[in-house]
Amino acid sequence: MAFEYRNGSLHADAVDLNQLAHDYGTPLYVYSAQQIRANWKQFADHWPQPHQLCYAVKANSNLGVLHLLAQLGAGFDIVSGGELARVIAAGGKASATVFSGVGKSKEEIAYALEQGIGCFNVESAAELERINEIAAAKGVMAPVSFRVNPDVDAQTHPYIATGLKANKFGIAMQHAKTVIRRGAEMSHIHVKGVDCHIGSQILTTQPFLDAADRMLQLIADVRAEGIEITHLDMGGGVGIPYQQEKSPAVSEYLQALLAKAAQFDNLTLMLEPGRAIVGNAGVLLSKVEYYKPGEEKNFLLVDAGMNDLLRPALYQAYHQIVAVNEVPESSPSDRLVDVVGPVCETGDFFGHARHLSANQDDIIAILNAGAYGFTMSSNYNTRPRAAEVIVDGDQIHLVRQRERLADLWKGESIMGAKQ
Ligand SMILES: Cc1ncc(COP(=O)(O)O)c(C=O)c1O
Ligand SMILES: N[C@@H](CCCC[NH3+])C(=O)O
Repeated sequence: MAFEYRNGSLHADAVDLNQLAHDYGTPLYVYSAQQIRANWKQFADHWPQPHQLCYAVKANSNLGVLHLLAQLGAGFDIVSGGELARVIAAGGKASATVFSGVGKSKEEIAYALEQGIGCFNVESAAELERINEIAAAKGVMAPVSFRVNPDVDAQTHPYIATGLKANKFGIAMQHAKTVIRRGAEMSHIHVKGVDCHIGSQILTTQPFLDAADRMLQLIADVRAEGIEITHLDMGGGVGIPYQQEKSPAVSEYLQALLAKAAQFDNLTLMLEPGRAIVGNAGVLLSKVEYYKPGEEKNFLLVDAGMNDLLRPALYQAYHQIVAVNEVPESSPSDRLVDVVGPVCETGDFFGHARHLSANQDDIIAILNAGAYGFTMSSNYNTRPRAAEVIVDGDQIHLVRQRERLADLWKGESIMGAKQ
């Protein structure tokens, strides 16, 4: 494991997290390069072509993380023109990138075509028309996959389920063939594949297999009409244990999906994992500002807030929280605290009723914060966003400087002032 206690304090690889917090300040995101490589290997070991594994950039888009994955041969899954620019800036290839998302703008489509995007994951008939028009104006062919909504219950938090009829994502299964046929007859569309993404933090293999069955049936039907579909992209969604839940063994899930796809000739299986690659590879370090006993509850006020890590506030997500100073097993804390931030919202919490041995100025670590942590952070309450560090063995790389206050109002002006 990348995060372990050694000599009385929590370490990331060989680096003492108390020392990191001291040197770089808090709140601080710390990622372990070794853990990211190990997570990637679990997937890549099963894959003939690593670039067909498209890491979901939204999970953690720091250039340092993207560069590490690009070096490992990863492809990328993006959801905006901005994410494509990040991939390119980090040394990734547009040709090994798939572009998902329900609301691609004209500018984003044009930019992706100019960069030579690997594939658009098209989410509606209207988007297909738009891509064809823009590709025609540029005199190029647009590679396209059709994101279909397979109507499968991923049994995850409703905010992160995406594969049900009621969700905005993908083309409804009942319309899929019509839209694919339309794509096949368009002058500037190159039909390549079909894809789906049924949700995130999924803890059993079955919903993926059910979705794969529906997608394979669709491929069989469409191929019978003479439309060549050469890839099936099953999206991301593999969950990780946040609270000692049992998560699917990655190899079991991969082998089951590969076996299904292997029933078809000339069909490449692609995936878009995000959380499973970076989730357990990151922690958020925060300093205790105050201990505040209350009538009903005791509070540990820390210097990170919901603007730094939104998941608990948004999804009531559970993150394990530990003191960086090791607590001897013989003297566990009997102090029960709510761990909360300084933001002016009751929803600004990281954990309720936790046993935590930490006092003023001590450093705590919020675990499993590598995915959808920094990428969902904001400047709410005019709080500069955290710094980010990648640790690799005993090497420390500051991969994002802490924001300065002046960065926060850059580009703003006072009404009437000369521009
Ligand atoms: C289209 C798409 N692909 C991949 C992912 C990555 O999902 P996860 O981080 O659960 O693997 C997401 C996010 O849920 C997504 O929307
Ligand atoms: N942001 C979510 C995952 C959803 C990703 C978007 N498709 C989370 O933190 O769990």
